[in-house]
Amino acid sequence: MFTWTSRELNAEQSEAVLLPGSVFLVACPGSGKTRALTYKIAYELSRLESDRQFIVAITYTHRAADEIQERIEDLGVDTSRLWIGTIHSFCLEWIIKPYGIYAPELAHGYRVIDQHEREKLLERLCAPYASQRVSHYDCDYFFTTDGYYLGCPNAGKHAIIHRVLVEYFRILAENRQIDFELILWHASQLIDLNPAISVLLSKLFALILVDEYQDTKQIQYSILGSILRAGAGATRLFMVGDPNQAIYGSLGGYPIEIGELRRLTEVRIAEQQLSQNYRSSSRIIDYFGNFNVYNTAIAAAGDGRVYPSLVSYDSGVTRDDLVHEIVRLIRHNVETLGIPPSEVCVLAPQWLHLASMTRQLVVNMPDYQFDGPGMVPFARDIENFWYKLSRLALTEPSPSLYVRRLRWAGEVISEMKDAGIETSRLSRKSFLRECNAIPIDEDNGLAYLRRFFATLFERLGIQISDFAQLQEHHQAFFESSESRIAKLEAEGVDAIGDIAFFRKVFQNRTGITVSTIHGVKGAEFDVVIAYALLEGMVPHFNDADGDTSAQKLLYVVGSRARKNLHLFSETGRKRGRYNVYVPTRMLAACVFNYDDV
Ligand SMILES: Nc1ncnc2c1ncn2[C@@H]1O[C@H](COP(=O)(O)OP(=O)(O)OP(=O)(O)O)[C@@H](O)[C@H]1O
Repeated sequence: MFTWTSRELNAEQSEAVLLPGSVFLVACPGSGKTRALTYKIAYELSRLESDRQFIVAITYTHRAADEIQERIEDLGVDTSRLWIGTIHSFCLEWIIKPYGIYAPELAHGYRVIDQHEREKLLERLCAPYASQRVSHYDCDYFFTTDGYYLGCPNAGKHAIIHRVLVEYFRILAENRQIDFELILWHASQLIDLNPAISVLLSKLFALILVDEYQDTKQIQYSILGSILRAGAGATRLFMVGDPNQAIYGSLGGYPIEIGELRRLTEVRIAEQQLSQNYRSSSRIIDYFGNFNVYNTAIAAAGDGRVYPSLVSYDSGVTRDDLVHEIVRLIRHNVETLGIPPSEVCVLAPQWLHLASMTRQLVVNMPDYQFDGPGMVPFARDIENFWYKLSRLALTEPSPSLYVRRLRWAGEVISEMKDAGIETSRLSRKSFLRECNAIPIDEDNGLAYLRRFFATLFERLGIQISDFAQLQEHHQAFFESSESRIAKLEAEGVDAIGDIAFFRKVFQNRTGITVSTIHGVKGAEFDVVIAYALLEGMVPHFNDADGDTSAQKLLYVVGSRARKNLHLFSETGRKRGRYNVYVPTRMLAACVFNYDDV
């Protein structure tokens, strides 16, 4: 049986892991919820009695799934009975692929389109409404079990947006395509109309774990609820998250309350807390505690709790001077305080500001490297076959990546099989060997990938054009990547098409991270510098409950920092023709003894 010491898990974490029934775990930032989740999976895998049952873990991102799976493997636990991935992958793998034949819209095949293709189509459909100022940005929507809802708070635009979406859904159906929201909708419909699916799944799943529950949507809770209800206690739930960090409200995410969860699942659920923060100094914790909406318990427990943190806030700097201030702070932290550049993170609420800031930082600090995790130059639709293969094309063989690449090779082979290719003579290892043996001298990222794919298939003796699905994915992958690069170039990001940029996507961070606030979910840095903390951006003008939403964003920003935190509400950013943005109200109202740096 899998065990651990008190050095690995504290008493709160151990208790939550050992509880035999279902658990709802509310965890403060930096309290090791990922660690608790990882150990829970390892513990339950080691106790699994039937070899026909699975442990299912739902994570917010694919990267989180990879990391957790690897940590469990490092703990020496067999993961063959573990399924781990995002809710969308879960719905595809366990509901849509096996039961899609029962949905007329899916029965004849379908292709999942990525965010970028969705945006492109909506952009086209919105074009006739430019004079009414409706753009694809207004067209965010999400499904609940009742149908779709619009994200746009401006009711005056709703009639047009509905018209655009009707056309959007029609075009998708005609082309047998589904987007990410439709994955959830179809899965939910299939489960609703065919109760046997939930019964079957509940027999297969001993335990369902959910990470970051605070950003889960009603339709997702409902899908999981159906399976748990069908299991009548035989399938257990382990749900972890932090309601204070719920920052996807405009897309329908919300932190469910324990009472609602119990009603929905009809199972007994124990409520537990993690309150020891191992990440930040006491001063940082005191600071972000000002934005604690749910009054959750939080105590400094890490070795760095006594660190003499700097917490600064500048609402006087002008927009033009901002970059110099940020450069000064980066240099102070790195060159005076000795913090490694890879431990510095620069945050802003929107990509729009980050592209130009990154450019300016690169010019002002040629001696530093910058990593923009959001600047992915190729289509990252995880359901696209060629994306899956690009992960092998863009990573080098190395001992540290071996397990991960072997898993990726397995996924690619299984997709090839699904597409109708004879794969019996291919093993994961032989496939990796084929990939590793391809020499290509090419600087342009997309040209590199095209040649890599063509060479590999030639070596395998497979004609891509013989397989309609692969062909369609191939076209979608390259079209989408080309327009993504064109868009980033138009925003002024240089060299985005170079192979080096492509490879960076899969490398560990080495330079200073530049990211949106939403993009650093779950991450931690010694130093966090955030700007554009302005009403209308933080909170976003689309956010329904503005002040609460701002508090949660500020809570996320503050709680990423271990040591130092620097905040800016710069002046002089134009809002419309006559106005300027003003500081985020909740930040301006916060009384704190800030440091002069
Ligand atoms: N029992 C423990 N003892 C010492 N350090 C721990 C313990 N549990 C977790 N940590 C450390 O605390 C840090 C935060 O952990 P983790 O990233 O899992 O937190 P989290 O709860 O997911 O945070 P957030 O919700 O803010 O993203 C990590 O560096 C982790 O190694």
